[in-house]
Amino acid sequence: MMIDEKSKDSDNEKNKFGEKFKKDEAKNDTTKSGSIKSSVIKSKRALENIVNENIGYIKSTAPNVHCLTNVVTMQDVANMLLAAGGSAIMAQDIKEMEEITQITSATLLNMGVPSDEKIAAYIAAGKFANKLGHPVIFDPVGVGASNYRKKCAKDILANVHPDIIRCNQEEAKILLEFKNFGREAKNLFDFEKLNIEEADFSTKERLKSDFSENKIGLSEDKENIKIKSNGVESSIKLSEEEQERAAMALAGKYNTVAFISGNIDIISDGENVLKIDGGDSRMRKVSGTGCMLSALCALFAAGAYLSHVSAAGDRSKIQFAETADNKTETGINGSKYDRKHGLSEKYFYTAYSAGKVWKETAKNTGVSTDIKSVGKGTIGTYHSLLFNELEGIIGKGI
Ligand SMILES: Nc1ncnc2c1ncn2[C@@H]1O[C@H](COP(=O)(O)OP(=O)(O)OP(=O)(O)O)[C@@H](O)[C@H]1O
Ligand SMILES: Cc1ncsc1CCO
Repeated sequence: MMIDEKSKDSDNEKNKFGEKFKKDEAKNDTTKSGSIKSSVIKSKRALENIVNENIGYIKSTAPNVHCLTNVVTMQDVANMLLAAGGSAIMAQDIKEMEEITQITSATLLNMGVPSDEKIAAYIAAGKFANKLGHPVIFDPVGVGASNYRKKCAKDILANVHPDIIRCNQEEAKILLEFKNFGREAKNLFDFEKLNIEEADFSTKERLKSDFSENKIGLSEDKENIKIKSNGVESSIKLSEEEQERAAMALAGKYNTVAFISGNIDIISDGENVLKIDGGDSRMRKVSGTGCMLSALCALFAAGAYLSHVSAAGDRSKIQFAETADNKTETGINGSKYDRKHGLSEKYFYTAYSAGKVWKETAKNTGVSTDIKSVGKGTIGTYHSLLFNELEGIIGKGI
């Protein structure tokens, strides 16, 4: 069940998400903030329509996702993408990065089992995907587990702009602690523009004071604070409020969409926040549910990207190519990342859609595995049935 869902439509033309969504928004949204350009989505139905619209994009485009990922969960990721109506190609040698990126529509950089050669390939693929305008999804698996992983993540973030960072709570904390990365802290928030209801705990005032007191975790000296990493699973459990702040800060810092998973998933583009609760806690007992979620984020982003390109025609592709150098040059440390095609706004909703579909999949799998007799022995069945449920949800929508 959705517990708190907001969005800001900052520019009527640029930020719209299709006629259907606009109509639903108008029908259901009775709450307007002070600014004419801002609106708050309260309606569960409007968000369901967005998810179903995105599912439709996957069905009509059947995207192929370039997955640079780990050997532990590769097969699950490939099967999950097939069940969801897309497909995967997995590669890891730098020699084929450009060709494979060219024939696919999204690039997933999952850092689960890193090596120097692989990270070099990740950077080559990510840079080329940025250049083509394909969405790039970064999953910094286990980044807190070793200094080597931190270096790998920094190398990737210094060279590649991820459109979505999907991570668990510990991983988010580590990325927030990187020094001299992302935008300058002072550019993180334009508090006056935040579109947040007073009734919500995320008031502008509170964020302002947290920010000035540096509770958000971006002060320069914080990189030395050590948390005892749990490896690929999160060792920390943030409060909902902390998780929300971390998502906003992470998105702001890396000029991206941040998706921080947990018993509640929180997605932010730095200004707006969407949350998804529910699912099933057994997701934690299946290795790779986070890897699969990141791949699903890539699939949904690819569907929206392909629909955008086909709607805009070849001219749009040319525009992507023309702006590509600008994108790559400014990279993640620049604040000039080109958002003018409106795709970054779409990726906020595609990330939400992926998370929502995955939570629904988890919940339905729980129901179909006879919850009353669930003991430790049933986890294998739960794992294998995830794909059935996902296929069903993609088939009929949510
Ligand atoms: N306690 C929970 N209750 C319900 N769902 C959960 C819970 N914890 C995690 N999830 C779900 O499990 C999935 C993976 O999230 P998690 O935070 O465990 O990612 P991760 O650590 O990157 O996973 P992995 O390393 O196993 O691939 C998400 O869909 C998330 O919503
Ligand atoms: C267990 C494990 N180790 C590296 S990647 C991975 C899969 C879950 O992220």
